Amino acid sequence: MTEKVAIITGSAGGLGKGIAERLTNDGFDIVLHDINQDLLNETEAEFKDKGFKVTSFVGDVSKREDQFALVKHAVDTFGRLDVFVNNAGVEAVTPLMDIDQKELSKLFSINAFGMLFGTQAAAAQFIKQGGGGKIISASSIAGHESYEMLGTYSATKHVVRSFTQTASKELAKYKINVNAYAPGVAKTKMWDRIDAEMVKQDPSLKPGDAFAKYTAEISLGRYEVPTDVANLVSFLASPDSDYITGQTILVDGGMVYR
Ligand SMILES: NC(=O)c1ccc[n+]([C@@H]2O[C@H](COP(=O)([O-])OP(=O)(O)OC[C@H]3O[C@@H](n4cnc5c(N)ncnc54)[C@H](O)[C@@H]3O)[C@@H](O)[C@H]2O)c1
Repeated sequence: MTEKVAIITGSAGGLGKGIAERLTNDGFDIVLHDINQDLLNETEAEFKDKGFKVTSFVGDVSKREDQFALVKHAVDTFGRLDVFVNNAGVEAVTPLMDIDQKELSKLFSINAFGMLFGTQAAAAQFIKQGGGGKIISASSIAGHESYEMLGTYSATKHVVRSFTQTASKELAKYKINVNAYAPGVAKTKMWDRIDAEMVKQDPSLKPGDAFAKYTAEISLGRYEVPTDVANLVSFLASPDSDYITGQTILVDGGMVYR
């Protein structure tokens, strides 16, 4: 059987690293990718020590040419592409009245335009190969429901859900499945930063309080870990999800009900 190949953007750390680790265990050859070269090198070395078949590529998802170069690197290295995970994303914590052009440009460029460019680059390769493929993107609970202080972030994660629907409809004829995962509150560097910013904005909060407030609402009684997200992405990357497309699936321990 031909080995399958997966790209995960923003996989030097956080949820992306957890997804990459799971997909290697599922038998994929992996392309790690990040804008943070040092962390990417560390993660690649760690994966190689574990015997994983892995390569890495430094790029910025907000640059369309970088996304196409990333896919080219995967094909040059492993000969094909089967799964593209649009995982990279950034946050901002700002009261609505203070949101400015700079924040909007940054978050939309990375979270929304980046997801679209990744989808285009992956789909172009899948169409060329002719055998279909899977595109899986990071939305969020904030892609289903918008939160205070997270206005720009929430808007970009709604865009991910929107492009997922459009792409699934346009690309279905090529047997390309397009879905998204919508995590809740996972303890990664992203939430460390969100908590620190929320504390800065509200003097009644101490470090850890914002994270505690959000996680207290989770029905299953604990915060999310990368494996929780990776389990869903593994399913969406597998033939078991062949009849699912255009969906943004919540994986949040019970926070947002749709
Ligand atoms: N942590 C959560 O609770 C949570 C919840 C819902 C959704 N998400 C989404 O899941 C994804 C991963 O989140 P995380 O918590 O692991 O974040 P993280 O900040 O811990 O990791 C994100 C990674 O993406 C990389 N990155 C940032 N900008 C990039 C760019 N322009 N190009 C390439 N790489 C870039 C970073 O260097 C980092 O390694 C994001 O899209 C995020 O919005 C996270």
